[in-house]
Amino acid sequence: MRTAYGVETVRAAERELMARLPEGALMQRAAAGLAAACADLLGRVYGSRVVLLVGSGDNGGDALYAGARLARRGAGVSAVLLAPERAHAGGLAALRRAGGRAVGAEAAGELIERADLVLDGIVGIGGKGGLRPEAEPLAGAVARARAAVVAVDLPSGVDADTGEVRGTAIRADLTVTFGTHKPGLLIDPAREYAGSVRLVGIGLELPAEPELEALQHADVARLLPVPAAESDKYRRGVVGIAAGSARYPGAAVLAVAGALRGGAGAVRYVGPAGQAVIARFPETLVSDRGPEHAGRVQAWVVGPGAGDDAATVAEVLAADVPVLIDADGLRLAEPSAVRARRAPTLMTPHAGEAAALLGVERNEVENGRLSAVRELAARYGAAVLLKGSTTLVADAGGGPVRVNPTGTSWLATAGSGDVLSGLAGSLLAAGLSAVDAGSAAAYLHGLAGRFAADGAPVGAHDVAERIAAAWRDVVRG
Ligand SMILES: NC(=O)C1=CN([C@@H]2O[C@H](COP(=O)(O)OP(=O)(O)OC[C@H]3O[C@@H](n4cnc5c(N)ncnc54)[C@H](OP(=O)(O)O)[C@@H]3O)[C@@H](O)[C@H]2O)[C@@H](O)CC1
Ligand SMILES: [K+]
Repeated sequence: MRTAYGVETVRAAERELMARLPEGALMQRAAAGLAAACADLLGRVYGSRVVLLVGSGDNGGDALYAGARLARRGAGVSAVLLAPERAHAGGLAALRRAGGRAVGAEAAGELIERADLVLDGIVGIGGKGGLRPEAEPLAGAVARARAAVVAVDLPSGVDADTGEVRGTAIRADLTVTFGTHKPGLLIDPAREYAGSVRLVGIGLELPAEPELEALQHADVARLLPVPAAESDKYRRGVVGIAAGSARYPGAAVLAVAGALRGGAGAVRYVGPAGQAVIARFPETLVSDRGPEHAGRVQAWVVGPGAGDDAATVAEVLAADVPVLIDADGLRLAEPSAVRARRAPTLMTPHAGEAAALLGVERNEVENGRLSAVRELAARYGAAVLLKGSTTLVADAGGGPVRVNPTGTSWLATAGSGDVLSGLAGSLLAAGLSAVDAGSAAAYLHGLAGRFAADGAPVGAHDVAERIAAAWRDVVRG
């Protein structure tokens, strides 16, 4: 499991550790890891041209000490000081002793243009809001340069706790972060600014419960259901799909396609698209009666392509088994009926649907994904999976939010969400908790999307067909 901790937690752990260590020891650990990552990136340090962008805090201090280490190995190092009188004094002295030099911001443009490597030490976890006006031109110069860009701890200008980017921020090829990942490094839009991320341990002792966690292959492998020898289809779980309409039969077919690959023992379909479903997937148990009379079901998926069928949504919500609500179902579900449920509920909106549920603009959700998913989970008393560039899953009762690391932009294709809801519903029927079902499904779905796309556009059915390959990949490790 990869974890991320917020700024307040990092600060507390830092204070605790600093009290036990000689002054400056933590910064030296950070700078040593940073310099090593820069050296790896450069390949040959001797003779390379390195530019440090140095703000007024300890983030700039890290850059200066790392610059000193590179200068001692023969790099030509220039530090651009944004606030010369407030630059980290010890770091600056170390750089000068090592043969590096410091210049004012006016010299930055030309230096950056000729640099092999730029270190962004403008601001780290002490940053508030986007970059300040005096730092903005540097971001422009960095974006135009051919140099590799390494962000110190975080790309300057992104919000460490939420992943929000207000205004200009530095775009890095690599972010070297200290002690722990910060939530912003794993959540879009900030994640895109970070490039690849390298974690340098500095000995922080962090609490057991992180802010954010990202499942890895081994975590998902542990969650996936494995049928025992004596399992019959009912023990493996039956998932009910109440989806599709005369107008949108495809949503039903795709949700069933996802459900069939999710480990449930059987898939039961209820709704007006039965013929289309059975033609494509003859193994489906099709019923033309409502959910209540459809027979035994261990979890329901309701909503994909449901049009305006509010009665079916209400009927499913009244069932005392786990329910996944997606697409039209999100609009049709009575909030009070969702809150009143005792069995687990998983809601799976994309940003537009989440915005409608919260009564805000879509870009507010896209720019503040973490707070949006938490807010929805709290309001509905349900687990919420917020789809998108970085899919997030929050539990009804708070706790760490799961962030999916396998997403790919190729998944932004019509019907892909229907496949995901079928898959997650199937895992719910197999007995996973709402958060585990949602995050394991997002993981497999993302991986299947990558396998299917392999660098080219894909349709939702291609993704469904590669779920088995993703499952195998996860289980085989
Ligand atoms: N935690 C750890 O364990 C360790 C932490 N370490 C390092 O310390 C870093 C944190 O250092 P920090 O606390 O000094 O804050 P930092 O990020 O340098 O920024 C504060 C300065 O930036 C300014 N500023 C603010 N917003 C701005 C903006 N939008 N645009 C431009 N400027 C802005 C602000 O100015 P002021 O408001 O004072 O005018 C203030 O002077 C951390 O990220 C890591 O790199 C490692 O060395 C070792 C272990
Ligand atoms: K930075």
